[in-house]
Amino acid sequence: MRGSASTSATGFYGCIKGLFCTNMESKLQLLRKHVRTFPDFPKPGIQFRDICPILKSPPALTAAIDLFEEQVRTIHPQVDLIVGLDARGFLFGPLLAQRLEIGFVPVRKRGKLPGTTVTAAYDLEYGKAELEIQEDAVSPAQKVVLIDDLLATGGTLCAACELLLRLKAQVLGCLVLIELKDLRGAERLKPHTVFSLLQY
Ligand SMILES: O=P(O)(O)OC[C@H]1O[C@H](OP(=O)(O)OP(=O)(O)O)[C@H](O)[C@@H]1O
Ligand SMILES: Nc1ncnc2[nH]cnc12
Repeated sequence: MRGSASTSATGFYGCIKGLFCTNMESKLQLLRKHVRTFPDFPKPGIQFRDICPILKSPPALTAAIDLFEEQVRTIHPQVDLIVGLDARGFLFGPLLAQRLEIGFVPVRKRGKLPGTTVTAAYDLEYGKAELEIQEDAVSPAQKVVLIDDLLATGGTLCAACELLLRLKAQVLGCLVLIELKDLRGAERLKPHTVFSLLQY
């Protein structure tokens, strides 16, 4: 209704929603522009999605943290901890935790963490490994959201969720920048929910 002084409630909220979506879309587009694909790395047949250009671009990195922040706020109003996965989950996790003003806990590859740890083994898209968390890093019933750069087969995030469940944490969901849909990692992670910013 061009020129009208009155705006209906639906029109007003529709407009706000439109602005929000446009903003979200532009952030997603910016992120997508900063992901490079390398065929046959580190093995023949793997299309490697490289997130390094996001780290090199302050606007793209800010867009990623903005979108993760929005996602966490829709998951639960009071998340206690962000849990990041070794190694690329460490690039986004501490920034997100700082933005949310909550703590960050690392899940590391085996043998890197001092003190008493809990360990879980898993298979990768290209290999095998073990993950560990410090036993006292998370208290029972604490509400946690996990973060990693990428979901492929889901083996890594499954192992991390298993560690958190062994510490009796409440896993509210998993965030990833990139989800490789064909590998069906999200199905493997059920009943845990995966929230991905970009899908390939
Ligand atoms: O869903 P999945 O099949 O488990 O694969 C995803 C995982 O693989 C990559 O990490 P990688 O183990 O290569 O280690 P890095 O982060 O140390 O490079 C990626 O950063 C995820 O953590
Ligand atoms: N295709 C892929 N690209 C980047 N990181 C990965 N981790 C596992 N699969 C990957």
